[in-house]
Amino acid sequence: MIAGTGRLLRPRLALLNGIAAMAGCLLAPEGAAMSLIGASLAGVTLLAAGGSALNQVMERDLDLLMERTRHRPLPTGELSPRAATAIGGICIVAGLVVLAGAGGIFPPLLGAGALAWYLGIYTPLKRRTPFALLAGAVSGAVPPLVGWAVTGGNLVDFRIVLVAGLLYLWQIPHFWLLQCRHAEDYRRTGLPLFAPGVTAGSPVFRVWIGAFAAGTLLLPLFGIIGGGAALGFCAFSLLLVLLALSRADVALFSSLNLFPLLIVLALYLQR
Ligand code: HEM
Ligand SMILES: CC(C)=CCC/C(C)=C/CC/C(C)=C/COP(=O)(O)OP(=O)(O)O
Repeated sequence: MIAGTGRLLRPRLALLNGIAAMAGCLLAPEGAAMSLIGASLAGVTLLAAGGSALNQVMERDLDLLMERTRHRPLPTGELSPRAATAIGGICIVAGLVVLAGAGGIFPPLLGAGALAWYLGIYTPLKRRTPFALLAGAVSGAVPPLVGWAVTGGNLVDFRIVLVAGLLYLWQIPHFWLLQCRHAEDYRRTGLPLFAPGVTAGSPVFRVWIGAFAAGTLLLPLFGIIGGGAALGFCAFSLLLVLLALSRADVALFSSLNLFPLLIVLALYLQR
């Protein structure tokens, strides 16, 4: 039951969404109390975990078809759809309460909207159109907005728009690399895939990584990330481009996954 619940909630994916929310908190110009940072981390992690659980309830038929997902607790029968829905619901309610306690009504509204988009738009669209990915990335770009909203920040501030925009850009190659790794799996499901033939060596992939790497340089350029961290970001951008050019897909996927963590570290160290 415990192991099944772990696979249902996808803690690594949920936690990285929580870390992305921390970035939004740490971006606040007047700084943020550790209690707000912790609440953003916990609240969004709980929401993302709950979203993963409900997504797996909705996709249990597809998960049964893929080697990557057939060991999840619903295809294996470890958890019933009712139990998984209850676990997901509890996580979501807990996440909303944590965010409301820290930042009032707006952060949980943002988080609930992102979840509604993920479960109500992205998940059903996955079966119908290859462009679902472009829709899904909207929900994945919201976590920093939630952290920013917890500090009372105005969402039209260019700093948070840049960070959320970079997270949007980041998700496409993040998924393309997974799509390459699990190509046979996805073919078996018959899901319409966004640019299915794209590999790390494809021109469009390299252009996308180049655009993302160039976009990350705007963080030091606009003084959002300064000092030694700025140099670190420039090195990270160069690393992504070099890994893409050398077709080091596994290293590129792991490096890409560091992006939200690097932003949080850079912002935390310059507090
Ligand atoms: C359109 C948006 C996204 C799509 C389609 C997507 C897709 C995926 C898929 C299919 C996996 C493999 C999961 C598994 O096999 O259990 C995955 C893993 C992961 N994703 Fe994403 N993801 C998206 C957005 C995000 C966001 C916004 C974050 C965090 C900020 C994130 C962080 C991760 C992490 C940390 C993993 C786990 C990698 C591992 O366990 O090795 N993803 N993603
Ligand atoms: C503020 C907040 C909570 C925002 C929502 C963050 C969130 C849940 C992002 C989801 C990212 C995503 C599309 C994951 C893959 O789902 P998938 O169904 O493609 O993955 P799968 O094939 O492994 O099931």
